Amino acid sequence: MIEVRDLVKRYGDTTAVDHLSFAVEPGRITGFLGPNGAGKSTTMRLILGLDRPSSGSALIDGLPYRDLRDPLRYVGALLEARAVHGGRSAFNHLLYLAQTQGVPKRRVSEVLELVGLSGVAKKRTKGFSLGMGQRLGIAAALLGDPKILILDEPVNGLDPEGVLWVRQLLKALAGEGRTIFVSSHLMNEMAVTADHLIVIGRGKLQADMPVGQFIAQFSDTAVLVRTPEAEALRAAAGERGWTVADTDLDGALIVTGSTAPEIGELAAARGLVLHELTPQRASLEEAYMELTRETGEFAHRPAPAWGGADGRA
Ligand SMILES: Nc1ncnc2c1ncn2[C@@H]1O[C@H](COP(=O)(O)OP(=O)(O)OP(=O)(O)O)[C@@H](O)[C@H]1O
Repeated sequence: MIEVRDLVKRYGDTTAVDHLSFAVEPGRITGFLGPNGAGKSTTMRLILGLDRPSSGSALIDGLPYRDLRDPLRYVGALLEARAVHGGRSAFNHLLYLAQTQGVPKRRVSEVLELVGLSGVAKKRTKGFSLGMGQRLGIAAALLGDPKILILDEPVNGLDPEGVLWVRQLLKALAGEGRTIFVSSHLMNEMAVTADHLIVIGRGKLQADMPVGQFIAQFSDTAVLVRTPEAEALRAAAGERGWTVADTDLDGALIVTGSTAPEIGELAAARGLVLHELTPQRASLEEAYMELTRETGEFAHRPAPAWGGADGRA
């Protein structure tokens, strides 16, 4: 388990991490979301002991990273800035890492197989695509067979097949009881990958909850209603303080501020006929945009600046 307690990191006048507290539990995928500059990479670096906190602590199973007995076999990490010696082959790169970590040589072939790079194991990494580089980085993180994985934007630059592959790999690793902590700009990807979400904005905790609860809590519930008595329904909803909007969907209405059962009960009480009553599932992306609209360092930028469905920030 990873425990972050009242963590603060200042760089001069900038507070990159601002009294952050959360826990990352084993056996599930915890997504780490936040707009550009929110402090995700800094938090991950602090957990990994690559930077010193200004105050507070980041503990792994109760210990700071530097006090772990066998840290590289305990925690595997993929950070955004990867240093791969371009002249080396994928195999030799991993072999070098394995040797410095006391990991047996056979594990190199195993992780290459696991990430689908066996066929190019002898090729120099200089010629690798971004996606292949990401796979190699994930292979390196898995070398020590760690029980905790910390991955900063692992699907950045991957094609849809690669994104799906990472998702399946992370689910399998979490299913084995490992602790998976993964940052991403891909909100919709997190919706189908993560079990739990930690959302930060300007270094502060915004949300720490299961994905489903996040969507329910941070998005307006909207219900699509079809009725031949639109005006009567509009008036009744108005009395309750609900908002009714027209759509271009063949006379259907969208009611917000209420739920489908409440609207159904109101219609029954007033004797109004309904032809359709359909809750609209808000996407994680909408919920996330709603929550972080005010807190992003670049909140004034249009939404695509945070990365769209194609994964490019
Ligand atoms: N070494 C550093 N020196 C000075 N400021 C820094 C340093 N590292 C990070 N920052 C600042 O701290 C803040 C948080 O940055 P961080 O990279 O942790 O955010 P992030 O959420 O990972 O963003 P992104 O999604 O863009 O990678 C930013 O304002 C950044 O400019």
